[in-house]
Amino acid sequence: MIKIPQAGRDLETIAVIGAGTIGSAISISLAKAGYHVISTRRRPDLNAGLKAYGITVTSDNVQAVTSADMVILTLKPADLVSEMKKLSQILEGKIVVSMAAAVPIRVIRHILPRSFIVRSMTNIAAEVNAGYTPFCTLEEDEGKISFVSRVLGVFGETERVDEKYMDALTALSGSGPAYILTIIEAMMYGGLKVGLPRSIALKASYQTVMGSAKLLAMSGDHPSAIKEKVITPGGVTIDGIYELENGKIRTSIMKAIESSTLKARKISKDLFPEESDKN
Ligand SMILES: NC(=O)C1=CN([C@@H]2O[C@H](COP(=O)(O)OP(=O)(O)OC[C@H]3O[C@@H](n4cnc5c(N)ncnc54)[C@H](O)[C@@H]3O)[C@@H](O)[C@H]2O)C=CC1
Ligand SMILES: O=C(O)[C@@H]1CCC=N1
Repeated sequence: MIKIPQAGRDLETIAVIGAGTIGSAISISLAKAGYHVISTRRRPDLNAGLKAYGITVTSDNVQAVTSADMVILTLKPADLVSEMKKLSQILEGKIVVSMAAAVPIRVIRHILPRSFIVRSMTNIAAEVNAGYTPFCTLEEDEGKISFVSRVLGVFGETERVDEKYMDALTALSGSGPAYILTIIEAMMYGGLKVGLPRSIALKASYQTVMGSAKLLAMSGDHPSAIKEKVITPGGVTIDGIYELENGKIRTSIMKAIESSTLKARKISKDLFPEESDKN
């Protein structure tokens, strides 16, 4: 019987197994939201910073899982299977959320047949509650799904999707901050090139990206419709747009997301050839 905590979140314990980059980001976010967080990694001394948020940091996965209401796995795809095998008995009856790229639910379910399995993909903005965290599960249980949504909702927007979209979402929103930050960096360099002080160039760049995204989200308009409003006929913006089109920026970004999606599929195929044979 899987336990669904009914009490306040301060009584709920979340174990984050593999607190490297993303595991640390979500551990901090959960701790700030009032959850009791136990995070593990091979070398806890390398992540002592988490303790400042009241997070227990240990290398003992068994201890972390035993007391957890939900277990979030933020291990690399290749490490996930061996660790799940080791922990399979104590994961029985637990809600297990895998954040690993490219690992299908069927693989996890095969190893953990008596756990409630969720596959999810957050992004680094989860640390400041501004991520996008799609998840999928093959199980139907309103209570557990609502608990999962509540916890993943701490990371920002969340929604349930079909598993067939997960590799594409890994490439788009999981990897996405790396693409957007490359663009922000390029904007900042543009500012430096035309003589802006570094701090002003950086702030002007990220604030412009945040503002554009907020306007898009709040207006519900298509990006092109807002873009058209910025381009004053015969004005300044159109010359910049001309250069972007010349540099094939849209093709580059589309190709980046396509390549990243194909890489997720390749990782999956290399690690789990028997699964890809079934598709
Ligand atoms: N970096 C990101 O922005 C995102 C990463 N992910 C996924 O999260 C996973 C981890 O990615 P990163 O955080 O970037 O990698 P990472 O290498 O920074 O983190 C992995 C951590 O797992 C720890 N680890 C390895 N074996 C362990 C074990 N047996 N027990 C406890 N800890 C163990 C390592 O010490 C390391 O700290 C990957 O599957 C990736 O696809 C998902 C969303 C976003
Ligand atoms: O680069 C990666 O494989 C992971 C998945 C999404 C973000 N980082």
